[in-house]
Amino acid sequence: MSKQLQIIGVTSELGAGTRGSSLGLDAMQIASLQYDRSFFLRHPEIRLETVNHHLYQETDLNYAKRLDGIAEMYNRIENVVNQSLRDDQFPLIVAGDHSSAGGTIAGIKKAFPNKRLGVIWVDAHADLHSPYTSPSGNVHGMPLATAIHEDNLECQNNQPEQETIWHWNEMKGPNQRVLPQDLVYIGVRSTETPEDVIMEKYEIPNYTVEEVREQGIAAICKESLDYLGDCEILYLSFDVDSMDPSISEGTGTPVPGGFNEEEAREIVLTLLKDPRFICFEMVEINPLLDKKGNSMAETAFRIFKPVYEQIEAQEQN
Ligand SMILES: NC(=[NH2+])NCCC[C@H](N)C(=O)O
Repeated sequence: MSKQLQIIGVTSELGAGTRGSSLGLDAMQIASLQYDRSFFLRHPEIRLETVNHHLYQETDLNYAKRLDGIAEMYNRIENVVNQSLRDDQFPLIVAGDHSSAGGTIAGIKKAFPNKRLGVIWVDAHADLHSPYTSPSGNVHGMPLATAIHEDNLECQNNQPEQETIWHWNEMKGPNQRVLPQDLVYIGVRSTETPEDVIMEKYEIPNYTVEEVREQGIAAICKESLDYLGDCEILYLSFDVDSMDPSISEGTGTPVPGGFNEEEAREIVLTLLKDPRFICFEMVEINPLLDKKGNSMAETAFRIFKPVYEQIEAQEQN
């Protein structure tokens, strides 16, 4: 069955602790001029309206900053992803900060409430905090906790405000959208104890950069996809900070010891050959933090374009 591909721009950055990731899609579009000038003419994106004006005000929610605005974005993302999937499209999301992915997962489950959803998260971070455990209050560290419906109260460090708890519960929704055993990490190398506790408790696999290099990308991808063998549909979330800061520091929370560009591209392309994938997301490109011109967005485009073209070719077959 062939699907139309739809690029969705979520230029929201409320979940990050530094400013500028809302400019990531624009920076990628500027990068495209060097490599394929008419790419975004041939594949125009739809852009969600954002609420980034929340940044003009101080946030009074300390343990999940600007959660009111982020909850609003979650709803918008959920609705657009749901609609795209119901229209038989393949959504490719380019988002600012990674909190968006919680909304994406909500949208996928809205479209396919009865299908078992597996998630592969290529990232330097586990993004499993809740407002009760977050060390920073930055909501881009929390999207997977909403997806697996996890407050992690046994590791509670914070006393979130009532308003935070209200929005948080709305964002989690009534049910788990992803089972913790249906989650695989690739490249995670910066976590805090509350996240380690959840990863150990549910034995969530994390293929480190070293393991990927030792065992080879094909083997790791196969193992990840086999592990998710009971899942009927899959979602791939790609944070550019899974790559090494030597590529570029144009991302909010760079962590040394990441993948190089070729490895990242091969991982993503190898995984996406599995026809169970119905959605792809790329996040955290921040041109304001880039010390090498527009290098991060250029790298991101050199990954995004082949991803788009591979999915398009697969859908035509
Ligand atoms: N999507 C990201 N870049 N997440 C970074 C999270 C960093 C840290 N674990 C925190 O919660 O603050």
